[in-house]
Amino acid sequence: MPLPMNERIIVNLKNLAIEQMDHQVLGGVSLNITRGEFVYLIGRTGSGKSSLLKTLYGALPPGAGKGQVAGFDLAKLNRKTIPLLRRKLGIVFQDFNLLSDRTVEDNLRFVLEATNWKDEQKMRSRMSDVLEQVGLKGKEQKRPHQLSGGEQQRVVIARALLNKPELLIADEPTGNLDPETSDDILLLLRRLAQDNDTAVLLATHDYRIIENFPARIIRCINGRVMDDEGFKV
Ligand SMILES: Nc1ncnc2c1ncn2[C@@H]1O[C@H](COP(=O)(O)OP(=O)(O)OP(=O)(O)O)[C@@H](O)[C@H]1O
Repeated sequence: MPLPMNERIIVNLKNLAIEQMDHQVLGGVSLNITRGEFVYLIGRTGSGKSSLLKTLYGALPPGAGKGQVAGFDLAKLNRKTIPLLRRKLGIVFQDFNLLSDRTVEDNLRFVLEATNWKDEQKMRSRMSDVLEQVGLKGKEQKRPHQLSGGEQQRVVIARALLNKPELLIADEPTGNLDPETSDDILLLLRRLAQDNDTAVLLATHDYRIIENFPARIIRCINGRVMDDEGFKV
């Protein structure tokens, strides 16, 4: 049964300030993102994209205003609740951040063990599911250096999917990839958003992928966040 609309809202910011070391990077940010929605976050270097994303995953405390992500109040996050919030999120960066001395399977296992999975059977089945979703079945025993850049990014996406995130946050996920591989990754993320009802918030400088895969766009500009039509969100 579909969730009622208010339960589908995964990011809910009201007049929130985004700060770095007491310096305001973005002010008055009001933003709603719902489950299954695909949203681009754009803006020039230094405009505040990464700071906004970091605030959403609890790596940067917010300033004044209100903000909720996956039901967690950002102003009240603490050492105990941050890991609980992170379990509802998948995070994908430009540099793949894989453990280079471990196989694909062990990179995934590392996250499952860190998030308290215990049952070997269930772990195996979940790893197999996510590798299937990203098209990497058969690569379980490869190490990162034996994979292409696109394949490594797929492992990172598979890793981000392990705990069935409600929101996938991707900071320049195609930054190190050639155009064709970037398109493949975008296609994959678009499909995952649809199939898993996961919201995707993707920060990028890559206007080519936005043209190829149009979706809602929000923009950091002059200390504000604006929507597609140029209105403050
Ligand atoms: N760790 C930090 N400490 C203090 N100030 C920071 C820190 N990280 C970023 N800033 C400042 O916050 C502002 C926004 O930076 P941010 O990294 O969010 O921008 P961005 O839009 O993600 O840029 P890019 O596209 O280059 O990644 C910049 O003025 C930057 O200098």
